[in-house]
Amino acid sequence: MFYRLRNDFRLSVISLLSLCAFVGITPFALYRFWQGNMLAALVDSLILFSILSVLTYAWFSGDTKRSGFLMALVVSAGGLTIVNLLGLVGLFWLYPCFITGFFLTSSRMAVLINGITLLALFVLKLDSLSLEHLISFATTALVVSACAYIFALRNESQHRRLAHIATLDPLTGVKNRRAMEEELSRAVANFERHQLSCALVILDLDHFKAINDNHGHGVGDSVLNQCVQILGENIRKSDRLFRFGGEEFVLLLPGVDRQGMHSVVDNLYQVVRSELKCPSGPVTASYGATLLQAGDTADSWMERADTALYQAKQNGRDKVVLS
Ligand SMILES: Nc1nc2c(ncn2[C@@H]2O[C@H](COP(=O)(O)OP(=O)(O)OP(=O)(O)O)[C@@H](O)[C@H]2O)c(=O)[nH]1
Repeated sequence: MFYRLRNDFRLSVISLLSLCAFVGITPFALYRFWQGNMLAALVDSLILFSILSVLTYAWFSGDTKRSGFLMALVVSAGGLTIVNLLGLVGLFWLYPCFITGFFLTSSRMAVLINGITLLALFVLKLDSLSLEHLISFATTALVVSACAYIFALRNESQHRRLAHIATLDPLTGVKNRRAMEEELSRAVANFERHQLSCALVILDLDHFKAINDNHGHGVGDSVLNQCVQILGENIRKSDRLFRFGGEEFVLLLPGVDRQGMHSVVDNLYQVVRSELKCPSGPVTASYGATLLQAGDTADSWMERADTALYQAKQNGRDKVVLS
C-alpha cells in the first residue's frame, strides 16, 4: 500500500483528498442529520459518497488517470455546492478546488474544468453574490489558474524529459536495458496478437577487457561509441538497438524471418569486423541470434539468444550462432 502511494503521485493526492474530505465532512453530515437539516445532510453525504467511490475505483482499478479526472469533477461540484450553501464566504473554497484540479488531472483538463466551474457560477447567478463579487472572483481565480497551469505544464515537460532520459544509455545514447525489457514484452505481445515475427540478436565485443587494460577506459568508451555508430548505420529504421550492459548490445529486428535474420546478422558481422578498430587493430564481436517462437516469454526468448551467444564465445569468439 505504501509502495503504491509513494510511486503513484495521483493516487496519493486522491487518497489524501479523500481522507481530508472524510475527516472534514463526516462530522458536518452527522450533525446536520441530528439537527434534522436533511437537505444539507444529504448534500454532504452525496459529496462523501462520490469521493469515496472514486477512491475505491482508483485503488481497485489502478486507473488513476480516469479517477483523477472524476475526482477533479467531484471537487469542483463540491466547491460549487459550498458556494451555494455559504454564499460569498464559500467562494474562498473554490481557490483550493481550482488548484487541486492541476494535481488530479492533466493541465488542459484542469483548465477546462475550472472554466466550466466559473461559467456555472455566472449562469447560476446566485442571489447572495453580486456581479462585482463574481467579476472580482473570476479575475483572481483566472490568475490563480494561469499560475497553476504554467507550473503544471513545466512539471509535465520535466517529467517527460526525465522519463526519456531514464531509458537512455548515457555513454552511447542508445536505449538502455530498461527500455529493452519493455520492447521485448511488446514484441512478444505483437507476436501473440498479430503473429508479427521478430528476431533478437545479442552482440558481445570480444576481449573488451584487454582494450581497456591496454589502452585505457577512454579508448574502450570510444570503441563502444564506434560500435553503436556502425550498427546504427547498418540496421533499418524499424530495428531497435539497446545497450544491454558493458560491451553487450541487443538488436530487435521486427518483421524478419529466419532467412532475413541470417542475412542481417551476417552483414553486421562483416561490417563490424572490417570497420570497428582500436589502436592495436580490429575489434571483433560474437553474436547469438534467435527468432521469437510460439509460447515464448520475453525471458525464454532472451535466454535462447544468450545461450547462442555463449556458444559463439565457446567456439572461439568472432562467431555467429543462430539458435
Ligand atoms: N570503457 C568501458 N569499459 C566498460 C564499460 N562497461 C563495462 N566495461 C568493461 O568491459 C569489460 C568486460 O569484460 P569481460 O566481461 O571480461 O568481457 P571481455 O573481455 O570482452 O571477454 P569476452 O566477452 O569473453 O570476449 C570489463 O573490463 C568492464 O570493466 C564502459 O562503459 N566503458
